[in-house]
Amino acid sequence: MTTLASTRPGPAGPDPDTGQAGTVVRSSAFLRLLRNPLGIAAIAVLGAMVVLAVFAPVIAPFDQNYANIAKTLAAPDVVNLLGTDSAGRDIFSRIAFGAQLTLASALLCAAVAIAIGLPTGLIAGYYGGFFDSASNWVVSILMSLPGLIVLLTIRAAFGPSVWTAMIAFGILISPSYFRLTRSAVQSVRNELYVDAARVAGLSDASIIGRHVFSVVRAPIIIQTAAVCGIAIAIQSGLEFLGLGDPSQATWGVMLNDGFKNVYLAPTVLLWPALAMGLTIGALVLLGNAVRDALEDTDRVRGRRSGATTAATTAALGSATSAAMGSTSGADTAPHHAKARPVAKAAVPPVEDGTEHHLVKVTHLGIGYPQADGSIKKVVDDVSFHVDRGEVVGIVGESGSGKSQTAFSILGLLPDNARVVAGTVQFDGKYTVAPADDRVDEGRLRPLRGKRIAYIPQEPMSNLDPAFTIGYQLVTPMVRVLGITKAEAKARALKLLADVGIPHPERTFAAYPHEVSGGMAQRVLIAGAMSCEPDLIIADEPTTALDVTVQAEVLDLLRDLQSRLGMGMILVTHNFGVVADLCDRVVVMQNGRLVEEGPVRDILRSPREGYTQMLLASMLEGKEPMTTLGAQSSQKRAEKEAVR
Ligand SMILES: Nc1ncnc2c1ncn2[C@@H]1O[C@H](COP(=O)(O)OP(=O)(O)OP(=O)(O)O)[C@@H](O)[C@H]1O
Repeated sequence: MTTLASTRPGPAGPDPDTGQAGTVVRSSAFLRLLRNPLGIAAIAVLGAMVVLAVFAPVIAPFDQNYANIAKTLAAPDVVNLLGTDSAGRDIFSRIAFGAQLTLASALLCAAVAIAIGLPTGLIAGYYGGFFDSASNWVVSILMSLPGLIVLLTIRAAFGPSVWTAMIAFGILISPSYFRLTRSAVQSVRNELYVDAARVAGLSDASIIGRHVFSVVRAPIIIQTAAVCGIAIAIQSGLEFLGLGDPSQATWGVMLNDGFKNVYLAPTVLLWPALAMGLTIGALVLLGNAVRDALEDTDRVRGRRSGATTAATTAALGSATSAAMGSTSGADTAPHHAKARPVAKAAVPPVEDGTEHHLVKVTHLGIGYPQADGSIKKVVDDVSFHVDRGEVVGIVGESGSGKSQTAFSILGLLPDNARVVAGTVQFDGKYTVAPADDRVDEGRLRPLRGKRIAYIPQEPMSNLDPAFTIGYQLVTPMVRVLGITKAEAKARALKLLADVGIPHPERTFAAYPHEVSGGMAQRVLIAGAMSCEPDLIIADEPTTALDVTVQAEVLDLLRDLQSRLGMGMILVTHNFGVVADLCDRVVVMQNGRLVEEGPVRDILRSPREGYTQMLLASMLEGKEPMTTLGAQSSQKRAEKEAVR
């Protein structure tokens, strides 16, 4: 069951800590379920059935197969509370023992279906590619099989075992879990917070386990309630047709006996039908109540609700349709050196004689294959470098290839992107080697979140709405830096204070929707700083923020960068930000490098017409750039003083 924090009234007015106005009331999904009368009724019925099944040997007055031939089809009395069947067996005892077998076999069916459908759906949805195509083929074949005929064939081949039948039915119904999981995963796999988790250094398994699995968890619970009900109905249907094992007391076998004697003793049919009807009805109601409880919760959670709610709503439907259809930082962070020896060994060295920079991009070309077989270049022959303690701005209009260049350093290019030329080196080692046609994820993974950090453009989209801010700061630190949770929490609180958050404890416990955009960006900056990286890549870090907050965030970045002596790549379309923060600037247009040099030189005397145009558009109606030059000198003097 998905549970959130207990009921917690939020601030009534604007929160001085979070900057967020309004009232936030959060209550647990489980409490919501308990407030729903139908939910309580369903839980009560199912609880009674489970108690009956578990304690059958104690509760039942007779053995399930004890027959009193002298008392067949007897009416209820004090000895046989629900009467006897055609063989003189006690109906109440058989209902109780039947509950054991019926419920356990339904759970077996759901377990088999989950064991097959959930992991395959997660992998197919997250990775796509060949596995996705192949598993879709298998699923289509499974769904096209006539379920009842398959079950009859299995019964003929393996005998009337209810277990075999339910394992087979579990396999037949597993496509419903596969499809549900796959579509839910596809809806979140391109979310920015999944990219952010990747950049923070989390492995694919951790990302799937935390950010992706949390989306499918609720629909899977709902689907399982529906599948159990369907399994009971199918199993009882087979037994009702006389295809069950008559030596085992199940509700289906009892239905069969009751039907044969319906005119002589109608109650013999009534009791197992009632037990079955109540159980299936309770499972359906429980599924609906869980969905309602989670939809309320999702409304509080915000953006994530789309994926979860859609998947949640799809859960019952897909289960039913499946059944119907067929059945280094050694210099700057010495205390991390121990935690990241692998990072250094994983990247191949560059050739001798190569000039050493923190980042060196050489004649880089990035392209995307087109339908006609050609490759469209979006980055073409771009070369620049970044040294420690230096801020390099990449500036250009929208679509000029700034982000693609930054992503090729981070290893965040889409799957279909191709490196068509050039290399990238990080701290003297290739991350894109001369022969590579893709950015090698394996070489970047040990560096991201340890030596290379990323500050994204849209702070809110880069935080997972399902987890608290504290959790999202602590988890990568525990995983990537190998420190304990307590150490990570202490460090997270200090980082939150360092980035200017007034009440770190409150923000640590808050969910992303409870903080303002400016606060969220500070949280992401804190996360990026947590590993004291050698290189920070900030992709338009202030674009999504309002003007006053932009200035604060830029101040913060400038302060942290000069204090920690990191290299920084700042992607921006704003020359004002470049003038304010950068030492050198790379100007890009249509994927090509137009001009590169010290900020002061480029601002004072831009050589290229495109740079002049960009500057002119920025300075329209404003003070001339002499102020910028002075500002830049002052910044440089401050930096020198710090060093
Ligand atoms: N997945 C993709 N497939 C094909 N082309 C792409 C893909 N991603 C980006 N591009 C193209 O690459 C070019 C450069 O995009 P990029 O995102 O680097 O621009 P940008 O300068 O960062 O712009 P913005 O400031 O708007 O983010 C654009 O023409 C874009 O259409």
